[in-house]
Amino acid sequence: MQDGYTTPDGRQIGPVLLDLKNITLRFGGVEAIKNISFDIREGEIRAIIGPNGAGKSSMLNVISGFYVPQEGEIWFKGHRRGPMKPYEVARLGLARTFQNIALFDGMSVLDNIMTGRMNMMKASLFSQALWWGKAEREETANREQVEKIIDFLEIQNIRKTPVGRLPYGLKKRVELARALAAEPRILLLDEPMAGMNVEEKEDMCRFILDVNDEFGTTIALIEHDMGVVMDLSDRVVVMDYGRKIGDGTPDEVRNNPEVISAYLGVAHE
Ligand SMILES: Nc1ncnc2c1ncn2[C@@H]1O[C@H](COP(=O)(O)OP(=O)(O)OP(=O)(O)O)[C@@H](O)[C@H]1O
Repeated sequence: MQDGYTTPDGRQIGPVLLDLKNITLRFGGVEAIKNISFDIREGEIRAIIGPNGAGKSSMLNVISGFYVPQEGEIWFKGHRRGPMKPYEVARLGLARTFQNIALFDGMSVLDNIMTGRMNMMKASLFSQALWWGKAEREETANREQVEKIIDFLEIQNIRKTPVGRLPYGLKKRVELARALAAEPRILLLDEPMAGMNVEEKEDMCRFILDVNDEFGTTIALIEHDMGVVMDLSDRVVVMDYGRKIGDGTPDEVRNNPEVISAYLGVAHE
């Protein structure tokens, strides 16, 4: 396990990429996360589950650097991570999607996806303004990467459509495309299937697996649909009232008595 492991379907999981140690996060008197530790390995699909208010979104926000915990340490690739500015988050290779879609409705699919590459642009504003060579080369590389993602997620036919006109499932796919445009090492998905019908969920599942397989992207996701979680994930963290009550493979978690009584048994049997 030290350097990785092989999944039942034969994928090779690598060493620890992100290590969360004894994380505690408070909002005033509310302890949203209580002394939780777990890790995410290179190439893994890692789920965080639990009842409403368990602290899952708070945990995703800690991972993404949006919240800084009062206690605990976060290690990324063996280096301790301090508080980060948004551009540092992107440079570190973290990108996310949101529970409520956060796209620009009036802009086309293509332009929305391009916004995902903004933090990747290195040419200074001055050279961009004058359209010197570096900025031009960057723009071409950005377009190429975005076109690759559009092909990959099978959204060529809607590339010019304003996002506001798309059905829900496709909006979610565009949000995924925008996150991928940043070429993340870790992709954070906050309830990627919420509000989807069965067919849309199947499509999203397939794309998540393909992203992991094709780009080697490590994925951490929050999801309420247990079928999806158990099908997709390599390992699952279970939270309840800010505590970690389970951590393991889908089978281990499914058979954990504390998890059954706090979550699975009540809400999902
Ligand atoms: N910004 C905030 N300010 C104050 N309290 C917060 C804040 N964000 C979360 N909380 C509290 O922290 C606890 C955990 O909330 P969180 O949203 O992380 O849970 P969750 O598991 O993601 O829930 P859900 O499944 O409903 O999205 C809750 O008691 C919530 O009220």
